[in-house]
Amino acid sequence: MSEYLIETRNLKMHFPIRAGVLRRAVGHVKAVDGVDLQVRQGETLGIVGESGCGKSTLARLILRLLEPTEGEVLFEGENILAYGQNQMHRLRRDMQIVFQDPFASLNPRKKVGSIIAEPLRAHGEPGNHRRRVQELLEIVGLNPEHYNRYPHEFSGGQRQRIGIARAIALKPKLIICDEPVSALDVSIQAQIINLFEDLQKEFNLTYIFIAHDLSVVKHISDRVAVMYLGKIVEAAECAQLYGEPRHPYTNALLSAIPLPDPKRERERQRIVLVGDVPSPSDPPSGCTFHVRCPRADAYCRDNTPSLEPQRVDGHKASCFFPVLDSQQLGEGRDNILAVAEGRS
Ligand SMILES: Nc1ncnc2c1ncn2[C@@H]1O[C@H](COP(=O)(O)OP(=O)(O)OP(=O)(O)O)[C@@H](O)[C@H]1O
Repeated sequence: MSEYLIETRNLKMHFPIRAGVLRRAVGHVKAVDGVDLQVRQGETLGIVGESGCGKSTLARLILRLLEPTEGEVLFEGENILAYGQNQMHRLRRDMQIVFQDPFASLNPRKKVGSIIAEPLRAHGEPGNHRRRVQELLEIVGLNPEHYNRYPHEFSGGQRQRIGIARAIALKPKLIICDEPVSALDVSIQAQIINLFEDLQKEFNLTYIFIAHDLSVVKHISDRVAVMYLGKIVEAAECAQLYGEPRHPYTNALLSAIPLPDPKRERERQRIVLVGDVPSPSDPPSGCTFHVRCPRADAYCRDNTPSLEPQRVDGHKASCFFPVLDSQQLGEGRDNILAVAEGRS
């Protein structure tokens, strides 16, 4: 038995870009480009990165809703890419997803009872589905009497609770939460995150929790992986990642989180990354972050520096500095970064 519930090895998804009458592949979008991650049973792994960095593609690969270009996905130690249809169908009970947009992910023409019972029907669950659905409504904090209502009769937060009830209906082992609170008001976000935490304790769930903002995953995650242009650039236990971030991109994402104390917020140094994320169809050489990195130098154009403090032949081989100070920010790079002191 593997110590991990989920593991990916060198996972890649390169979507072909087709052109011309013959629709020949003229290039590839490297949406996921060599991802290795491990998630233990009962753990929450947060995955964070800007829009387009490959988070949803990675989620779909793990659920095998997409066939990867290369690599492996292991569930309880078994490579699920080798599974046939029947094995995959059985495995689907154990792997569920909660989507970002609770407005788009629920069929507006179906009653809530029918939506939540969908997975029970699809997997031929015996017993009284109505009673089970009412129990699920109660578990997620909704009124079981609302079984016959339509999705439009619920608020955004309530609809997300319906999506969660559907996801836990088959008592899965893993739930991938793909930006489940991004579309909700901040006050509602906290309630939904609390619900995820309660359900995890009650049902020993394992989560992969995707967000574009490090503040959202901080409280729910045991570990966090930061993604940039299809790769995981840094992954660490929460305390280490938030207390001692090593990758300059993690530093930049952390500096974007507003501080509750207005005085500290005014005084702190905010790192504003200039420029857009490069196209995943033509990623930069060396470290793919170097064109936006405050610490980049010639070494980074051809190499991906380690996150451990080290030097090779007297040259920089690490982009980790314990403290990001203004002197380092002024060193050896093109004028690609703006440091806005106290500017939000
Ligand atoms: N089916 C597809 N064909 C071609 N390119 C795709 C396909 N799906 C995604 N991509 C591209 O892959 C890259 C990663 O997309 P993905 O949706 O995984 O990113 P994301 O981090 O989840 O972004 P967001 O937060 O906006 O959802 C993007 O450049 C996207 O345009």
